[in-house]
Amino acid sequence: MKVCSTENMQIAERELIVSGTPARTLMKLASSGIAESLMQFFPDPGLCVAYVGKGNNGGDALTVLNILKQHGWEIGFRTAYPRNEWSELSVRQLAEISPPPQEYQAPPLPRTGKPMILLDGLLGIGAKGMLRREISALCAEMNYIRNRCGAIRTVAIDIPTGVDPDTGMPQQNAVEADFTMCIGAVKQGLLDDDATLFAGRLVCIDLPGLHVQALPATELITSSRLTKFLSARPYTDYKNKRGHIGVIAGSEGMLGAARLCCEAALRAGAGLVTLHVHKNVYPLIAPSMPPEIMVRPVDSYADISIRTFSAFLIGPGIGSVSEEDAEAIRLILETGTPTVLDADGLNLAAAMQWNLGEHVLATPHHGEIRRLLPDADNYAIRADIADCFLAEHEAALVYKGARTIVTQRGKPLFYNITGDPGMATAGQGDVLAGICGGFISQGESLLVSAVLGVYLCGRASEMAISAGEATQQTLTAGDTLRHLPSAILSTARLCY
Ligand SMILES: NC(=O)C1=CN([C@@H]2O[C@H](COP(=O)(O)OP(=O)(O)OC[C@H]3O[C@@H](n4cnc5c(N)ncnc54)[C@H](O)[C@@H]3O)[C@@H](O)[C@H]2O)[C@@H](O)CC1
Repeated sequence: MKVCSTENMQIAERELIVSGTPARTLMKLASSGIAESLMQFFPDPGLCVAYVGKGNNGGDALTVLNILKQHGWEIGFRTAYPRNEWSELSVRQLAEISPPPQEYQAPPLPRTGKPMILLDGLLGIGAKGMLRREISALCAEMNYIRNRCGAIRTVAIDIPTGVDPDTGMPQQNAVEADFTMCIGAVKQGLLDDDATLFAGRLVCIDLPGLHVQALPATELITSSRLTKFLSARPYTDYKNKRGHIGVIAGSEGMLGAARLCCEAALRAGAGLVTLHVHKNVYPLIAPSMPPEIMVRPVDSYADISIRTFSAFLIGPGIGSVSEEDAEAIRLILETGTPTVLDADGLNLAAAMQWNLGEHVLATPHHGEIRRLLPDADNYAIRADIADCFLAEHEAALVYKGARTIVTQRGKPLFYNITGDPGMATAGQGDVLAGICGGFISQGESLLVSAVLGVYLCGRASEMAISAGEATQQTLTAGDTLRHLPSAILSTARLCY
């Protein structure tokens, strides 16, 4: 899916309508995608209350209600406007729902034991200027309800009301959505840092036949991009063709990081995984490792036989290392073997002021990238910090955060759409580094491995939550790893 300006989206929609696709058909297409994706994230039917504005954004919301009703959902709506002020399409969509949905004259109350969705159909890309009082009041109401009941989630259609689709600037009372179902293209403002809190998880709803002029150098990581990298393996496959990853991870007090990243590399499909640990921690770590992983005790990382491996993963939980170990890591980075450098490996690179070469995939979060780039404090915008990294280092970058950015010199900024705030917990970075390393060891490029890694980690986490096997509070990195098979399947099958 493309990223575009509001103006270009409106032009593309007009062209589609002029070329013979009625606006009503577009609304039906968009709404069936929205309803389908909503049921992907909320498989158990519950109560859905649409907040309906005057325009076609409200028409979308009503059409979604009609579909959800047919799948066992209880539906209702709330509006600030009499029907004679609604768009013609919206009036028609309401008339098609039989029996008509309940119209709430007061804020809706949650139903005991059921999930509840607030569907934001107040304003779409037809929004102009400051929110009018009646719309602003309904936005505030949605936020109030969502933030006071644990079972309620807000889903915005196209854009969260009150967020500027071009600049991403949120107005006072802008809707805080957990999901934004983006129709036809993602409006560029939603990728702005200011918009992330309000837009939440982006969901891409394609409109067939839409030709929109895209923003250059900005791409989204979606399942349709990734499915080809998850295709069936040749029947004659054998483990030595699937690569051998050498892992340097874990130290006293941080043994779990080694386990998580090694297991993740294995689960991403690496043929062989060898973990190298110092002899003092070997007896502690070896018995707890999955049996498929080889654990080699070393006196120093200089003992590692570099040529054995098709890829390296260096850093999770290694703590601060001796001069000899640092020199051994520097030598590995200089061999040209593709290497994921994560966590303490990045801190080491920052302390030693190493320049990271083109065969390195660096996976910093905000604190780590600031240590790597002393100038990062001069930039307030994550995209600019990513550009600053590329100016300093040839390495590929995974800049972790609520909207993880993946990039490399000469390539666009790829924004990940998957993930859940529950991922803000220990060990998630180890799992991500392991998955990236697992794909790299099999011969995928750094960039492809990185986009696969970030998308799959996000998807696995949200699947653990939508399956009811974790919540935002309870999700652990282990849950994410356990849901990796479902995430791979859903991505291969082009889920949202
Ligand atoms: N046009 C099409 O063919 C399609 C449109 N779709 C949906 O339609 C939306 C755009 O629809 P519209 O162009 O009707 O626009 P909106 O649904 O955004 O609403 C525009 C209406 O809101 C009012 N309004 C504008 N700014 C306001 C403000 N600051 N405070 C309060 N009220 C304000 C306007 O007076 C106008 O009546 C898209 O975002 C998308 O959800 C989709 O159904 C796909 C197809």
